[in-house]
Amino acid sequence: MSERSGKVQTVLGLIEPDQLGRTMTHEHLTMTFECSHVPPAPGDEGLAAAPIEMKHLHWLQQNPYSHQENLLLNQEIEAVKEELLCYRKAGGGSIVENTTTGINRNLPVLRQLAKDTGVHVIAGAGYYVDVTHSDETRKMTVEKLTDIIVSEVLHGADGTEIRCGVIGEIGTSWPITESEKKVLRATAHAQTQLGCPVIIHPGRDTAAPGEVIRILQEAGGDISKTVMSHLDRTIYDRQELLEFAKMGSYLEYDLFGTELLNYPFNLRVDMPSDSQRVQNLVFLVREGYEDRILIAHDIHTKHRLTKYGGHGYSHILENIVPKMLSRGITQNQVDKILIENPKHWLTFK
Ligand SMILES: CC(=O)NCCS(=O)(=O)O
Repeated sequence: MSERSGKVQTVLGLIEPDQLGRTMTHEHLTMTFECSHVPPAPGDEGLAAAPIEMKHLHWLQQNPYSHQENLLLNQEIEAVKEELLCYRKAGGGSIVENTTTGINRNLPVLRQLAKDTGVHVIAGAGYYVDVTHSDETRKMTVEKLTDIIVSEVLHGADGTEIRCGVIGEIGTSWPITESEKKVLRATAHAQTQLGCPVIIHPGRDTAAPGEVIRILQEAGGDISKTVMSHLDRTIYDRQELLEFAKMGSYLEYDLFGTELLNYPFNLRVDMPSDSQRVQNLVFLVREGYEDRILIAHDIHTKHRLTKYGGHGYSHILENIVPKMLSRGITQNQVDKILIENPKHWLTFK
């Protein structure tokens, strides 16, 4: 038994699981996303370089990754602080901040935001997708990667004493690269040592989530304490979703608020609307998975902040919960999805 057993580890220290309250299990408060820049379509170069303005908002919402400045969420700390205060007023208690090495994790900023707003913030250990791995990371053995991840949880990360409370989001591409496979094995080994929660960013292919789970399983990972993120844009066929659900991970719909006609990272994907996301939740609840569902917005660009006309961190609490209730999900089931499931996932064994 470690001092973490039965507790949740936030950037301000250990707390009792019951202190979490309503929890968004996949958000970013400060990060950069330049690794995913998409060149603008011919003729759109001017829009892509223009300052963010009301008259360009629709273009920005449809082309969020083609506007360099939009990818710099780390420039919006004051706006994020205001949003977190609104999140608390709307009934929010906690946020899992999944920024890992490669997309500019900033633990001192997370700690300050937690202090200034009273929102519990749980930070992420480990590495984002292969394109962000440094040469040094690529050369590391699984043992070395395991030691680093364990240390980020036990002692603190990025030269600070601020400790991470989850491993992830661990980034994977499709196909999964050799460097990413090493990080996945290290994640499973670190989870075995720590009894901690894990969260995965799968590659953009229907087969990706299952393949990640198999790699984690083979390395001894605890799948019942692992979240598969971004199912919105990854598994759309209901039968395939049920097949994946049987593998036993948490099932996360975390792109609430994103309504995008052409998903530039995989043009075969029809990004669901929020109404369709709720339909998927209803389906999973009816199939008996209410104990495995988690939801969030995964805010990772400026345009999704209310400052820029976006939906902000309170969208689920203010707009999606009433929609869930109107579609037959009970209040008890909503509370499971927003309070009980995050609590069980985030509590160290
Ligand atoms: C920060 C992050 O990885 N967000 C996911 C974006 S994606 O389009 O769903 O891959």
